[in-house]
Amino acid sequence: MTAIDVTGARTPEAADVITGARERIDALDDRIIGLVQERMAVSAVIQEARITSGGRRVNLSREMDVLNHYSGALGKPGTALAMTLLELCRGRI
Ligand SMILES: C=C(O[C@@H]1C=C(C(=O)O)C=C[C@H]1O)C(=O)O
Repeated sequence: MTAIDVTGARTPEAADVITGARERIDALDDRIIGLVQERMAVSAVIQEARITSGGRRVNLSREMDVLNHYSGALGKPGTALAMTLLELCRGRI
């Protein structure tokens, strides 16, 4: 397959732009995945400390703050993103 086929562009110039930008997106996705994994580790520390102290894994009022933070910055899809992050960090409830 040529670069034009792979990118869906109709000209070599557009294919070059798309190929370069996709490399940046792949690098950004690697960083985002790393940040999500870091968030999961920090969240686990908090949950462990709370459970060890006799508390519950989940704290719904804090989760509302997290949801509002994401929806405030990213709109309605931000809520879905935050819910996915919360599920990754504390499992399903
Ligand atoms: C990390 C915490 O514990 C849980 C996980 C949360 C998170 O990953 O953001 C938020 C609330 C809790 O359900 C916390 O209370 O801050």
